[in-house]
Amino acid sequence: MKLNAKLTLCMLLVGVTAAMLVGGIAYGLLMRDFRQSVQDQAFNHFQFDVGAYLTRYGSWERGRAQESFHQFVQRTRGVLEFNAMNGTGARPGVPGPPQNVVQGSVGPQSGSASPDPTQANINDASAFLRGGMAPFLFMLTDPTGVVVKPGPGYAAGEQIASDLLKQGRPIEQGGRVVLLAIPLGEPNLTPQDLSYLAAMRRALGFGMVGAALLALALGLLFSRRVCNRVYDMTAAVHAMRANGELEQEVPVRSRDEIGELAAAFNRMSRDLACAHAEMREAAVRDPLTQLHNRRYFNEQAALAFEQAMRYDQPLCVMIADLDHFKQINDSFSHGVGDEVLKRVAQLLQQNIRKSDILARHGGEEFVILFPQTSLQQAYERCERLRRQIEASDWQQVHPQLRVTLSIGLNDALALGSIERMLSAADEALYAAKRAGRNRIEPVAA
Ligand SMILES: Nc1nc2c(ncn2[C@@H]2O[C@H](COP(=O)(O)OP(=O)(O)OP(=O)(O)O)[C@@H](O)[C@H]2O)c(=O)[nH]1
Repeated sequence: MKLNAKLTLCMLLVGVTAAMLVGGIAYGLLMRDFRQSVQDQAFNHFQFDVGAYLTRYGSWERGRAQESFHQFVQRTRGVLEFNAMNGTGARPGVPGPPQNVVQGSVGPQSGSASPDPTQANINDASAFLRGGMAPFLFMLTDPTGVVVKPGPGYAAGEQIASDLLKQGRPIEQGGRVVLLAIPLGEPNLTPQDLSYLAAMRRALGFGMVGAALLALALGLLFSRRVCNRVYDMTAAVHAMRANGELEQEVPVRSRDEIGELAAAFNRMSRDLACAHAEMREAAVRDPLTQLHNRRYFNEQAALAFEQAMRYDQPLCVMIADLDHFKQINDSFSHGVGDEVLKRVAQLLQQNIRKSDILARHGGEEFVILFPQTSLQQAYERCERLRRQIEASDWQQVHPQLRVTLSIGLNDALALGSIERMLSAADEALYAAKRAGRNRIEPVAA
């Protein structure tokens, strides 16, 4: 799999996971708070109705002997609904006590001694209208946990478990706790509640899809940015290998690790190109005289020969050999011999044109290629070189030192190759040696 696909996928996975996690937690918290809110409001109404019942009848037992709590609530419901419908109206989604289970308020028939809580709670009553559904079911116990008003699974007079008792919410009368309301089961949600929760779920779903799309877009953007920088370096490496262009420069677009890598790559590329150039130079240089060596000369001479043939231009090759060099070594030391080689190289280098190609051919032999030069012109140049070397102040090196050289010259392009021209020049050189040395022997075409 490609790097950009991996990075995009990674970002997408992280984005989707984060969105699901955050969305899930948000939905869980929302549901928890919503249920708690339903239960709290249901308890408020229930507490009010129980309070009214107790106020009406004095105690739960006396009340049950007269009228059940259920009937009490149902009897008072008509008044509450009437008042609510002519009052503030129903509030969708706001929990309230049920019509037909346990919550309610005291009606007008509740006796002259008691206050009329219905009148005092018209606004509360409006909240009771939840489509005939109980918002929440409560069981009642006395403060010690003995069931007074039973609920599913619990009979009157039964002692409830201590962990359930801990959930009990106190109902007070006259400043003391008279009963505990124990919440049972899940809240009943109205269609408005359910549609509200469905809308929340939809909103969270859209949020998650949006987050996933954003993560995908960011993933694509991010992976493109990262990969483009990696591609730059890959392309540079390919160019180094394919074209041998070791000096490559990739843009350093940032200061992060990839930017550092790009900068390090550029440094490495420069160092490599430099080292390679030095190596190449060392491979074609003679370490003693610093002249080019025979390998370099052969390459360049072959090219010059091709060019001369193609454009029908003159070309001369010269080969020179120091006279009695063995004697110089033997008489004055190899150090003196080396010094002579270096000075001759310098003299030759300083007295030819830039376009001429000079090299140490080996031992005490030097070669020069004279492009676009006639035999006559080359002869004159060689003669000047011969004289300059002979006339040089060799006493500086050793008091008895005398240095001369013999030269063979050839311009015969017709020989067909630079190698043949060189061997012809070599033959001319030996002719010059045989003829007494310190002279030039030209071989005419
Ligand atoms: N000092 C020194 N001597 C070298 C070097 N390369 C070759 N020589 C010596 O050059 C000498 C060449 O001697 P020969 O080939 O006999 O030629 P010659 O003595 O110059 O005699 P002719 O060419 O006939 O004039 C040998 O003694 C080599 O050891 C070098 O790099 N340094």
